[in-house]
Formats: sequence, structure tokens, C-alpha cells
Amino acid sequence: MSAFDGLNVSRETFERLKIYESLLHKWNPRINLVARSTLDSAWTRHILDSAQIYHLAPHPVAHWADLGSGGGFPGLVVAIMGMEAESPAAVTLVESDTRKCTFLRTVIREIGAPARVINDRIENLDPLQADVLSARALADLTTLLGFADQHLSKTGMAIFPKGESWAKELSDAERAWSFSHRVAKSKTETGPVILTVTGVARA
Ligand SMILES: C[S@@+](CC[C@H](N)C(=O)[O-])C[C@H]1O[C@@H](n2cnc3c(N)ncnc32)[C@H](O)[C@@H]1O
Repeated sequence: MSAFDGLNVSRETFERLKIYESLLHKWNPRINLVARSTLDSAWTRHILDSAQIYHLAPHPVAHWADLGSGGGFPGLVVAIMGMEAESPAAVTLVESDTRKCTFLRTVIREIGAPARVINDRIENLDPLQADVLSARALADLTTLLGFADQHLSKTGMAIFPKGESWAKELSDAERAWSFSHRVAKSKTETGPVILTVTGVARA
């Protein structure tokens, strides 16, 4: 499979993602944006893995917020993929690490992506009122649902990729939160899933 297959995007979007990938390779030795062991397979492990999250959202989306973005996964991939259809129209990336924020702003500027970066802790922010909220490798589901309660609009959808312990996280979270969910299998790995969650409220 070539890098272009598996994505189902235009040549222009593909070229933008390739610029992002090359900046990731350039910056990663100085700032640990992704684990060094995953850099050689960054296209699959990070870019394709994030691209599948884009397709799970109910487009068109006005405001997408990505929490704990790190090197931009999935939020910056989502912002780049959405440029042609203008969905999402705006992306907010929240990241507490200042050096990672500098990287994110550099990629955004180079590509002209419709994203802004908030360099702060999630807990400090006023409600973002996002239509879609994503977070990859940030926290357990119970904690993530607390963030969704704070930052997702009432009719919004949260999208959380989860590892093999997802079923246990789900039953733990159901003790503290009431919500509806769907489970989609990851297309890039066997075992992990992507949870889409709506209607989050305290149980
Ligand atoms: C394990 S990394 C995952 C990064 C990215 N989402 C990914 O999947 O590659 C978690 C990121 O969340 C950031 N982070 C952790 N807690 C945070 C908080 N409370 N507010 C904002 N950022 C946070 C960390 O600085 C780190 O960059």
C-alpha cells in the first residue's frame, strides 16, 4: 500500500500531510513529539491513525477541539484534512507543553491550517463549547468524560481512541457518568478501538 492509499484524500491534502510529516521528522530529535521508536512508522502510527478519527465525526463540523495534542495527533491532522471541505471550520489544539506548542504553531503557519493553539492546562480553560472533542493518549475514559462535560457543547460528540483496556475503562466510567457510546475498530492496529460518545452527564 502506498502512502497515498488508505487515506482517501486529494493530492493537495496529501502534500500538506507530507509537509507535516517532514516537520515532525525534523523537530522530533529536539522535542519528543512522538516516541522515537514510532518515528519511522509515523505515517501509519500517527497520521493514518488520526485520519480515521476525522471520518468518524458528523461533518460539517464548526468547532473541533483536541485536548493534549502533543505533536498534533489527532487535532492537527484533522485540521489539515478539513481544509478543502472547510469542516471543521476551526480547530483548537490544547497543549500544556510550551515547546510542543511552538512546533504546532510552526506547522499551522507553514500549511495555513485553520487551527489555533492554547498553551495551557485543560483544567484552566473556560468552556470551549466544541462540537467535536478528541483526545488521544491523554487520560482514562472517566477523566476524559469530565473534560467532555466541561468543554463539549450539549449536542456535541467526543471521539476517544482507546487501547486494549477499553472495555474496563468503559465499565469504570459508567459508574461516574451517563452517556451513549459506539465502538469502532481501529483500522491501523488490532486491539485498540475508537469510542464515539454523546450525551455526557453526571450519573
Ligand atoms: C501522551 S501525550 C499524547 C499526545 C498526542 N495526543 C498523541 O496522541 O500523540 C499527552 C500530551 O498531553 C499533554 N497534557 C497532559 N496533561 C495535560 C493537561 N492537563 N492540559 C493540557 N495538556 C496536557 C502533554 O503535555 C502531552 O503532550
